[in-house]
Amino acid sequence: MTDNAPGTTVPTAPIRWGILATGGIAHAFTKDLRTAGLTVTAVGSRRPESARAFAADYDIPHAHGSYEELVADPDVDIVYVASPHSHHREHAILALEAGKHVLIEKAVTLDADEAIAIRDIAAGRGRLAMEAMWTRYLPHMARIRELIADGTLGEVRTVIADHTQSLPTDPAHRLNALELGGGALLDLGIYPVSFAWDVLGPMTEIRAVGRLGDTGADTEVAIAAVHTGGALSSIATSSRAAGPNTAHVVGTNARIDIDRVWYEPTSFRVTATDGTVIEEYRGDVDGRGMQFQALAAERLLREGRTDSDLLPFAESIAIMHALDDVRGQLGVTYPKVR
Ligand SMILES: NC(=O)C1=CN([C@@H]2O[C@H](COP(=O)(O)OP(=O)(O)OC[C@H]3O[C@@H](n4cnc5c(N)ncnc54)[C@H](OP(=O)(O)O)[C@@H]3O)[C@@H](O)[C@H]2O)C=CC1
Ligand SMILES: O=C1CO[C@H](CO)[C@@H](O)[C@@H]1O
Repeated sequence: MTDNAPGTTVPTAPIRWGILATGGIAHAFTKDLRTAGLTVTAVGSRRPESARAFAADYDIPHAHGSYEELVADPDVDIVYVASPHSHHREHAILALEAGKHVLIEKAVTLDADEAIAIRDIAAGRGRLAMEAMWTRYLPHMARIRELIADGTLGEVRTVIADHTQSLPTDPAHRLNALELGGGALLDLGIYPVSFAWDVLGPMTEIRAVGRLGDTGADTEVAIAAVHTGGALSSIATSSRAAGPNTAHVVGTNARIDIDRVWYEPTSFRVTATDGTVIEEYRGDVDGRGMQFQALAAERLLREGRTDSDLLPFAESIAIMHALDDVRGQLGVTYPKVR
C-alpha cells in the first residue's frame, strides 16, 4: 500500500477482504468474490468454530474468533459487514476505527442518524464507506442507465416495482425481530426504493400504508412517491407472499420491463409506445452477481477514492431518511442495541 492524499491509502497490491459474520449472505458474497478471483484473507465470527468452518469452506488463511480480532488483522484492507442491519453501525465503525475500508450490507443501518455516524467516522479517517446495494452494480442496471441517459425512453415518468417474498414467520428470525432490524421495508423494500431513487432522483413526497406482524415489524408495505421533477414511483414490498418481483421504467416514448427477479442478474426488454420491441437484453453473469459491487469498491480504492460514484454515501443516507419517513407513517420503531 502507498499513501496518496493525507489519510488516504491507495493499494498497489491485491486488495484483501475480511468477512465480518458468517451468516447466509456472508457465504453468498464470499463465493462470488472467489468466482471473480478476488482475495479474501480473513473471516471473523462471534463464534471461533464458525470462523474456522467458514475459513475451511473458502480456503481463507485467517479465522478470527471475534470481530475485534478481524478488524485488527493487518492483512485486511476492506471489511465486508454482513451482520444484521441492527448491528451495521457498530460493526462498520469498529472496522473504520481500526483503519479499514467498509462495504456494508443493506440496509446500511437502521436509520439515517446511524448512517450519518458512519459517514462522519469514514470521512475523518479517509476511508471508503459503501452500501452493498449490489443491484446498482449489476450489468443489466448499467445498460438501463445508458438507455435512460441516451433518451431512448423519452421523458421518464414512472417506476413500478415490487420486492415480495414468502419469508420465515418465526418471531425470533431477523426478518421479524425488531431488535435485529426486522421488517420487510429494510430487508426487501429498500431495493425498489433505491432503484426508483436511482432512476428518478430523490423522493420529495412519500405516502405509505402497510400491515405489521405480531412482533410489530412491518410485513407488507405499499409506497407511492413523488420524485424531483414530478415523476412517480409505485412500490410494493412483502415478507409474507411472493409476487412477480419485476420492475418497470415508463417513459413518454418507451418503457423497460425488467424480468423477474429484477434486482438479481436478469433480462429486460425495451418496448416503444406503439408496441415495437426496441431491445431485448440478456445478461450472462457468473455466480449470484455480488462480485460487481466488490469490483467497484476495489476500483475506487485503486483510484484513491472514498465514495461510490454509483451510490454515494450521501444518497444512502437520503434513502435512509425516506425509509425513516415510511416507518414513521407505519408506526414502526426500533429498539437501539446500544
Ligand atoms: N445482498 C443480499 O442479497 C442480501 C443481504 N442481506 C443482508 O445481510 C445482512 C445479514 O443477513 P443474513 O446473512 O441473511 O443474516 P443471518 O442471520 O444469516 O446472518 C447474520 C450473521 O450476523 C452475525 N451476527 C452478529 N450479531 C448478531 C446478532 N445479534 N444476532 C444474529 N446474528 C448476528 C452472525 O454471524 P457470526 O455468528 O459469525 O458472528 C450471523 O450469522 C442483513 O443486513 C441483510 O439485510 C441478507 C440476505 C441477502
Ligand atoms: O437482500 C435480500 C434479498 O432477498 C432475501 C431473501 O431471499 C432477503 O432476505 C435479503 O435480505
